[in-house]
Amino acid sequence: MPSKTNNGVGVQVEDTKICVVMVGLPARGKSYIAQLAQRYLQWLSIPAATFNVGNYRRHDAPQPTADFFDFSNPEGERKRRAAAEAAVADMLAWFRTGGVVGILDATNSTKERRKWVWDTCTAHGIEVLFVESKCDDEKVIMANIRDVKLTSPDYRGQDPEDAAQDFRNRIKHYEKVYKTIDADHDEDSYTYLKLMNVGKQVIINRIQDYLQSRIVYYLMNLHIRPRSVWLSRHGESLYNLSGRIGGDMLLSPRGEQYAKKLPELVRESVGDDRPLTVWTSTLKRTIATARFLPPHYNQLQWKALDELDSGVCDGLTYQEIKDRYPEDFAARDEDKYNYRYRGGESYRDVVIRLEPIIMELERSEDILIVTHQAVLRCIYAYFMKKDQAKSPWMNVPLHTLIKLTPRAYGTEEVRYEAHIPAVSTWRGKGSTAKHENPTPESL
Ligand SMILES: O=P(O)(O)OC[C@H]1O[C@@](CO)(OP(=O)(O)O)[C@@H](O)[C@@H]1O
Repeated sequence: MPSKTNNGVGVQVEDTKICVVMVGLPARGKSYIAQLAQRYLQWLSIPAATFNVGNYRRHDAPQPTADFFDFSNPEGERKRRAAAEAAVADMLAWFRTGGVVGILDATNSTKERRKWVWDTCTAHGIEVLFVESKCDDEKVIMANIRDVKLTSPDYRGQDPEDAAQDFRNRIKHYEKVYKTIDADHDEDSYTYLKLMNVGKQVIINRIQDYLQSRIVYYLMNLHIRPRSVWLSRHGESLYNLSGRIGGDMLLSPRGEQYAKKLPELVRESVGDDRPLTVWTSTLKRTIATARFLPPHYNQLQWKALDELDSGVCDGLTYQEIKDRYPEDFAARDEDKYNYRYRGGESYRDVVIRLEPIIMELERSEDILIVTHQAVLRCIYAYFMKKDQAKSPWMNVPLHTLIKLTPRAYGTEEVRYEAHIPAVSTWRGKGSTAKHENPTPESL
């Protein structure tokens, strides 16, 4: 049985089980949306998994041509039905092991199929949330076809032009039977979210509970316009130099050099003509680091971006913490993600307070965030799908600008080093060294 935990969204989620059922024609970004929803939920420590019916179908029909998807082809129809049944059976088994949000990634394009999924799930006490992605933007559809054609195992080893043509034919078969979720008649009782051209228009029907509304709110904030997120720690601080944690110190002379160099690094990475919004924490070291950036960049300070609050340990070195609070020091090393400083925070707490930041980031265009080691680890873990237990041990060097660009199948990363020396603030398990070289696994 899953333990009683408050899973980040502030609710006891172990009694809730939701099947998010994707709906829509091929090449409408369903898998992309499914992948983002799963990433968001897992970041909040909510057990989530995606069941892609295409993967099940490939066991039986690895590289079918478009006529396999002709709904008047009985053999194709039978195999596709069997694949859906196998995916749903695995999903139900996964729910029994403590799963909370299962995402059924398939076209689910007919009313019959949706009714079958709804009946099956509700018979097992699982709530159903349909998420339909509609898209009439030819550019987006073409980009999706290109992505699918290039990356799908269905077309591996085939001529790209032939693959694209076959995929278009496959879409035509689906178009013949596809029915949008019908709000006026028999599907009115369903819980659903319809996304038109991801982010342009949404329709919501009968959202029932808090977790459903969190998922819907997240999906409503997504957009697919090209953009990047830049992350930087503040320049080296006086506390970084002396190996002290927390505090609200100003920059060291080398930290000042980084602040002066940052506009050049940003220009090199962003270019001159892209409008950029800069977010800092409310602490002096991030504000000082961002102060030489061009005045036409809008700057905003967020309390939510302040460094992890180390409570009674604020201002101490790791050696002092070990001397004064040996049990706490050991407990933190044992489970760094969950350990909460006396009178302060844990990494898990930081993730919870960062949720509005993530939501705002998803809605936004280009953003540069100047923040702190722990906060940056949490934001980075969201974009790069890092395991939460490992993320607090990641090395995030000072004086380095990180550019993250969301793509259809993951996030691309580029790092720009300022080549201004700084101490390392990374610390390995058990160590109390003031400055330590990161191990290769932490990089
Ligand atoms: O979780 P650990 O690894 O202790 O890292 C967080 C620490 O990083 C530090 C530097 O050691 O952050 P910061 O970037 O704000 O200087 C501390 O202030 C903070 O407590």
